[in-house]
Amino acid sequence: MFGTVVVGIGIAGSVRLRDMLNPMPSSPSEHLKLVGFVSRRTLGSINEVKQIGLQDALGNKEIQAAIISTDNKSHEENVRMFLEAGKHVLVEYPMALSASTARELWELAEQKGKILHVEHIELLTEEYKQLKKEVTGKELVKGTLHFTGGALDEERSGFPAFSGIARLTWLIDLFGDLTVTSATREEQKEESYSRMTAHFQTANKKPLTWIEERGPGMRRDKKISFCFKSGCLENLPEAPRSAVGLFMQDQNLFAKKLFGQVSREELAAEKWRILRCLDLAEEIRQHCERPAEIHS
Ligand SMILES: NC(=O)C1=CN([C@@H]2O[C@H](COP(=O)(O)OP(=O)(O)OC[C@H]3O[C@@H](n4cnc5c(N)ncnc54)[C@H](O)[C@@H]3O)[C@@H](O)[C@H]2O)C=CC1
Ligand SMILES: C=CC1=C(C)/C(=C/c2[nH]c(/C=C3N=C(/C=C4\NC(=O)C(C)=C4C=C)C(C)=C\3CCC(=O)O)c(CCC(=O)O)c2C)NC1=O
Repeated sequence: MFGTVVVGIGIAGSVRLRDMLNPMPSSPSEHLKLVGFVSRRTLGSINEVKQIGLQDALGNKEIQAAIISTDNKSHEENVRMFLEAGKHVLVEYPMALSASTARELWELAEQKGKILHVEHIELLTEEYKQLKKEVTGKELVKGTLHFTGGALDEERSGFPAFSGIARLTWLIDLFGDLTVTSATREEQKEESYSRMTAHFQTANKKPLTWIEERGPGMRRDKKISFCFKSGCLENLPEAPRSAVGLFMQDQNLFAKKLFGQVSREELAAEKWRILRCLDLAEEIRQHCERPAEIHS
């Protein structure tokens, strides 16, 4: 059994609590035991699960693993504290708000001999699994991924290339390694509107564009236009929802890692993907923060 604590009880943290209380039968998640949760608010207990103080959680020998579901801004601090206390960690994406921090945390986990698992549920959706099947084996000519969503508080969520890391993860997982060719960002602070555009090249020098656009009332949506030698894909494939929730699938993966049931190769490939995406996010930020070039 791995005693587990959930930290941060918002949308994701509440689903984590629910899933921890109802593990999938005969899955490795059955061997995780919810000991309590940590919140900055005083919530008492939720479904008989008790709230515990952060320091108590860190010092509690019964707790071997922490699920960090706080705002992005607090990921770094929480991941570091729990790793240093000798606990395994599951953190929601993005694992950190800078590439250098992500590397440090990864080194810390290795030093401590603990699992550091980053949730990436965007790879677990049925529509994504179908998309991946449709893209595999095709030769890209050019492509665009355009995300829209409600306004985010950048103070709590970080720069859009980081808060939107799920979109970058799709592109890397679909098309392999990318290089950033340019990136810009338009912001209307009073309107809480932001639009970031990043241009990439694939290893075969094919152009890809990622647009991350957010504003009040904007619908959460992704539009794709991927053109291949064989034709264009203009819509995300439709796929029936899986019977197993996305966070539950992710929890099973974490539990598998705790039990050493994920191969070294898979772990290394995941680590590469996560750190590579954060490196690209960092580069995008640098491009966006660079003063506009003056052409004479
Ligand atoms: N909502 C979703 O469907 C998904 C969310 N995520 C990730 O999950 C994380 C949380 O997102 P949401 O639940 O949607 O946001 P949210 O705003 O609903 O929840 C965040 C919660 O964390 C709490 N919190 C912030 N700092 C804290 C700290 N230092 N200690 C304890 N609690 C703290 C806040 O008070 C809030 O209750 C984010 O990293 C997000 O990227 C990832 C995939 C899907
Ligand atoms: C309804 C309001 C609603 C909110 C506030 C919401 C928040 C929300 N959803 C996220 C991701 C995500 N959210 C979902 C899906 C959902 N998440 C849900 O809360 C629900 C109801 C679904 C629908 C099945 C998925 C699949 C991701 C992963 C990234 C992606 O594929 O977009 C994230 C992480 C950052 C990001 O990628 O934007 C946040 C903050 N999602 C919402 O849908």
